[in-house]
Amino acid sequence: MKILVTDPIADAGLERLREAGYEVVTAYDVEGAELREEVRDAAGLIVRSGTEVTEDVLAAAGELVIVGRAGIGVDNIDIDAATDHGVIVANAPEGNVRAAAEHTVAMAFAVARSIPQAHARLRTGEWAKGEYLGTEVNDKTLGIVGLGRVGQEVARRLSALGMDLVAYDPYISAERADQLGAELADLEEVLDRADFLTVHTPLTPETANLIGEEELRRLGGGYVINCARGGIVDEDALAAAVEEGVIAGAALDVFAAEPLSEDSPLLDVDDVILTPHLGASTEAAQENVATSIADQVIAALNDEPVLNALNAPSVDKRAFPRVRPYIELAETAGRIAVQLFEGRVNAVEVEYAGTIAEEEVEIVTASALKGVFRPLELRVNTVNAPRVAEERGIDVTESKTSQSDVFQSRVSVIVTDGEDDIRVCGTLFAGDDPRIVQIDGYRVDAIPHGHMLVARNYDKPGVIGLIGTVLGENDINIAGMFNGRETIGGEALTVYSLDSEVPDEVIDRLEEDERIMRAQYLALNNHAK
Ligand SMILES: NC(=O)c1ccc[n+]([C@@H]2O[C@H](COP(=O)([O-])OP(=O)(O)OC[C@H]3O[C@@H](n4cnc5c(N)ncnc54)[C@H](O)[C@@H]3O)[C@@H](O)[C@H]2O)c1
Ligand SMILES: O=C(O)[C@H](O)COP(=O)(O)O
Repeated sequence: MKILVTDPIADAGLERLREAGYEVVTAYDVEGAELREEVRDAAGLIVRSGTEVTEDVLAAAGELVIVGRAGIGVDNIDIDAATDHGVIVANAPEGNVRAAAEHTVAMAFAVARSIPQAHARLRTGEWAKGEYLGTEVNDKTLGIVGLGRVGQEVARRLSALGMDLVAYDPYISAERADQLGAELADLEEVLDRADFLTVHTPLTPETANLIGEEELRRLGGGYVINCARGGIVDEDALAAAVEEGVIAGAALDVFAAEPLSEDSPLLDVDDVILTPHLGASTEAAQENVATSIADQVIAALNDEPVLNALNAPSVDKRAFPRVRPYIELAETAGRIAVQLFEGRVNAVEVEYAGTIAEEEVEIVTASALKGVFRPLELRVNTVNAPRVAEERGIDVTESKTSQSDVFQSRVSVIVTDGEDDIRVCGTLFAGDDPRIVQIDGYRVDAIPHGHMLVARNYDKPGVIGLIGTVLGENDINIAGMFNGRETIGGEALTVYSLDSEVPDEVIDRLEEDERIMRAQYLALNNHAK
């Protein structure tokens, strides 16, 4: 069987594959038609960040079982398309974490002490001693955006060097942050307080341009470091902010388009220092990720569990037909719950009542977690769900009771921060017609896909008419509506199933009415937004 390797990985990984009896074909820098031709008969494809694994590539790969990413970031791999083609995607999320953290620390020092600039001057014969007055990290505040594996390692290192830590990460528990000596805060507060800002999130629709012109102004005077992914920090805005002295300097290892174009404005600004995506480039890291991914490719081809599979649910084939309809329902319930919840999630409970409680529901729980973790790049499945939650300090419980209320079966997803919670319940009408039947204690009846508007309002005459009119004026068709209320005239929760998304201006318009406390648009599945 052929394993195609399209980005350089350490020999130790290639050797492991050969020893296991595979034909290893290295074809670095191939793309387009050439890549599609090479991958046609490959059972495994191993990449780093240099290869775009697109729908086209996956469609051409008739024999492909697994795409292995020798590293962390999978933004160059179309995971949805891989899932559609039944191809496992796995990464090596641990092997280069320390290398990335060390590079981040190096970049912090380099930019704060102008090391590359001073070195360059010295090489041209200039002794520019009087021109560089640096900044110490000691006693400064480090703002960390994304307190995952790399963020946590950076936190440990820079805390040991005398920095105070403040972090923004909606998916990490306060306890875990406490253990690191980091205070959790919202992004605005992190920007207000940080002297150095370092980002360690994946690149997702939510994090793209997370740090733009406004955020840089808010940071004011500090340094920005990005050793995570290009595109999280707006490059044009960053170059302008450093040029204009809005911030003191920036250090980047990753870029929106790689290799970095010679025309990039970043190259023209003195206090911006750049490295060509070297965060993972240490001998130890490369050996770690190469052997880890080789082991996983071998496991997949032997039909064994793949440790860091990002899209591979494992199921009992015989029970699967009975469980299957609950999978998407639970994901949607999780997705609704997390979008409506305003706190920081530190526990998720998935509760099964009635006949579904008799089934093996691991995949349904994993699916609920997938919904809750939806904003993360990482796909959660039965293989990785407990670990993802554990790493974030989030407790996951699964409870079962044979008793169900009016429904034969009910699946509830509850997200909580220990004080407040949101519970979203779903059921199947007539055995296979999924519905959301309860949100935050209110009885509702909503289709669990497409577009949803949830309004919290007072049960006063005219409110429903107003919402209908505003949606109508904006050409948003209502497919269904349910008004759940506590008491006549009291608080109510109104749920609209819609045919299209609701722009922010429409939400603002609804919230202008004093009878509407909150209106939220929720995109419920991939096809919805
Ligand atoms: N420069 C390099 O060579 C290099 C090396 C290793 C990793 N990386 C990159 O570093 C990044 C972090 O890697 P990791 O292993 O720590 O990933 P991780 O998944 O362990 O951590 C990412 C963290 O970001 C948080 N997050 C997600 N969306 C967020 C949002 N909108 N706002 C705030 N926080 C959010 C998550 O909750 C998580 O805690 C990735 O982009 C990875 O590709 C780069
Ligand atoms: O996400 C990663 O693992 C790093 O960005 C390293 O990418 P690379 O393997 O292309 O160097």
